[in-house]
Amino acid sequence: MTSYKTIKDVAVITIENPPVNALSLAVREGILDGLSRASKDDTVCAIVIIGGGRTFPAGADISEFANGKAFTKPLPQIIEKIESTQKPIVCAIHGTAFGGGLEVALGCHYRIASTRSKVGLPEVNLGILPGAGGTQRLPRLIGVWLAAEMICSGKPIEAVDADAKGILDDLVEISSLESVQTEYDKLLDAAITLALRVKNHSLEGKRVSQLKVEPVSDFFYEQLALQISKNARGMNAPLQALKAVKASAMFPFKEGMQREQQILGRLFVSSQAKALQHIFFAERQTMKIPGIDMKKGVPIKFVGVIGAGMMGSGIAINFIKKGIPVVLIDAEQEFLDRGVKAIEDYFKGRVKKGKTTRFLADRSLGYLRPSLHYEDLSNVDLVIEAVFENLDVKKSVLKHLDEICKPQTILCTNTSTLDIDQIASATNRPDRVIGTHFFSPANVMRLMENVAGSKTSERTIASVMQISKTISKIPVLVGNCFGFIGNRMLFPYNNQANALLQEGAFPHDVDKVLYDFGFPMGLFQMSDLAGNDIGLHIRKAQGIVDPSQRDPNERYVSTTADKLCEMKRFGVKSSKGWYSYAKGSRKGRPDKEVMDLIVENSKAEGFVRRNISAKEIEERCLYALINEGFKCLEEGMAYKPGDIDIIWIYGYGFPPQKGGPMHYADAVGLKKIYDSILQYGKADPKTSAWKPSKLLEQLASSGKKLAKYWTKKLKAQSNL
Ligand SMILES: CC(C)(COP(=O)(O)OP(=O)(O)OC[C@H]1O[C@@H](n2cnc3c(N)ncnc32)[C@H](O)[C@@H]1OP(=O)(O)O)[C@@H](O)C(=O)NCCC(=O)NCCSC(=O)/C=C/CCCCCCCCCCCCC(=O)O
Repeated sequence: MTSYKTIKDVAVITIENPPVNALSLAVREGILDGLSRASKDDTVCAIVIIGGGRTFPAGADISEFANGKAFTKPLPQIIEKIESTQKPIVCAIHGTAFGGGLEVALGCHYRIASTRSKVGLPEVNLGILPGAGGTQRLPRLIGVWLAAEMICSGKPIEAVDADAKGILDDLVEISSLESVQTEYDKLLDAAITLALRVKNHSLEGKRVSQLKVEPVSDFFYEQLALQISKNARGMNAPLQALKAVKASAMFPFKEGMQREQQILGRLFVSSQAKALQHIFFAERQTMKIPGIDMKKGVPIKFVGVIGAGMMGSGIAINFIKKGIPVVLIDAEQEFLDRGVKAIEDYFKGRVKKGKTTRFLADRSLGYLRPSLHYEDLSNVDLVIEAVFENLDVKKSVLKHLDEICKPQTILCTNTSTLDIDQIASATNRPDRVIGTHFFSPANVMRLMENVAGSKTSERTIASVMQISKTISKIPVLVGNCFGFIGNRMLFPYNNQANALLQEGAFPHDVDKVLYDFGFPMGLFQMSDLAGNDIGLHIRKAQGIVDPSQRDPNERYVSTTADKLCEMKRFGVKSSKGWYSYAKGSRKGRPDKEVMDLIVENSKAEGFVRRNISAKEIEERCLYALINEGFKCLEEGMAYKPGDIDIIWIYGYGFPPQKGGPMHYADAVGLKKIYDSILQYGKADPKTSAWKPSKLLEQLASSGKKLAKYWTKKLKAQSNL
């Protein structure tokens, strides 16, 4: 896990634990071993610590947090050992020196970095803090102000910025065109040169733990705490990290370290840390699907997008930003021009905000080719239609594409609910048809539900999953069912929210509970933002708006929602919906007209309104959602519980510190959820959302946890 060599009397300890050189126990042991050899060898005058391959360590090994290995030869001790070594130690950074990686660097006496590298302390995103001395050393090196900002936000910074802040001693200029090997060679060379230059220098002032911290006023901590409470609402770790940083300014290093370790210990076992670490791995597991070999994907070098509306232009941006040429098609010149302008405006905005340069923006725009002619798609590798959400329209577009595109072209349909098999049936290549459900705005939202039809081939799936990654999305493969996973689960969740209105709640009651749970906004606010006509359109397609077409055995909860649309209360875009809005504002106020309508409808539908507790609102919305998630798993529509969690966190704002609906279900207890579902179902037998999932029933009765059960099941499958 580490290697040791000497170059010009400098010992070089190279950390070799691909892919990210995480500081596992074996690595920690390797570093100790290297230090000991170098200290004992009289010919060695200085030491360099460097990461092999593409990076300096990207942190502690997160998998060791759950299995307890992190506590053997713990990282804080290793760093103490590094810092107290009598020979100068130069740390050479390339790639991403994150978390424990940066903490190791702070323990070294000198730090140099490639200009391409990044450094950061992202631990708060995992529900913990930089607990290997990061909260005590960084303020000593760059001051409380800058350190607190970095530690509490968890955001990485570029090496150039780190140098300006005083984290680094020197930069090694590496251009974007140079290979990782050249970067490594140049960096090592520079590190050895520096080590030889300082070999006889005193280490006085070079041990960061011995530096003094300039205290800052309480006002600073108060302001930062306020900012954190707003930006990271509901998250414990950032505020706790701030406490640890404050300790650095109040106590000598040793005592500060004790405070840091105490806080770390509490965070380590917290439910938030477990949830956030679950998400870290779940996000990376979405590409691992039993039976799909991702290597079978074909490269996608040329893309077509049909429809220059908001969705189509957003989709096109993702590709041109990555240098993948796009032919953007629309039937009308006016719509095409509007789409192109939206794309240009997007890049202009980025330049203005300093997020990109004019040169790079122009380069991206150079990859866009607007066209009115489908024939221009004859040579694309993949085409995504983003036309009106209507089965017949989408089928006719795919039929046309099938005739024009080369036989290998993958045809993607961007639908949020429609049946992929039916759309694919319009073509002669159903194996090359797949759903790509982008979330709006498509250039911002990272989630993508990729929907496999019954005939979609492994190669098509692998190609689309790969290209989704290339355009920086988080792709989740899902099965072909109404609403796929995200929207399918949204229906029972939304159904309960509306049912609660019938029984006695108002939109702001439901929204407050969901906001307090941790969602960025409640369901009614979300509906107003998206447009209430979308829901109506879906209900119409389901044939349930007309009372004569409804199933008499299923409770209908959307009378008020339907009437709002009749009243042209479409939401924010019409300045009124479930709430009313001041012109140009997204902040809704409860509206008497809507509240009267809700009361009137309750009466007309035979409900005697009652006070409904926050607990009931929360349970009914969330348990209905969770129950549907279990049904998605038992039907094979979702491949892993973690996939559902990722969809709900990235697509619908489920609070990450609760780990997603399926992780949350395990945390609450499946038996409790199952029993509540039975109870709510008894009181409301006409709501199919309360029919418990078989899988949930099975796990609740056997006392098992979903996560463990599923991991075992996948393991058994892969051993078959
Ligand atoms: C940006 C990345 C680094 C790379 O991104 P990318 O190229 O896209 O690659 P990924 O797909 O993300 O990752 C590739 C694979 O690597 C796995 N991975 C990544 N990072 C880690 C990691 N840190 N640990 C384990 N595994 C990791 C990932 O899962 C992928 O695996 P696979 O291919 O899917 O199988 C990006 O990866 C990234 O951002 N990584 C995470 C960065 C991060 O969050 N770092 C911080 C980690 S936490 C940390 O460092 C904490 C340090 C302080 C705590 C110290 C603990 C001490 C405990 C004991 C204290 C006891 C005291 C006792 C007192 C006394 O005695 O003294």
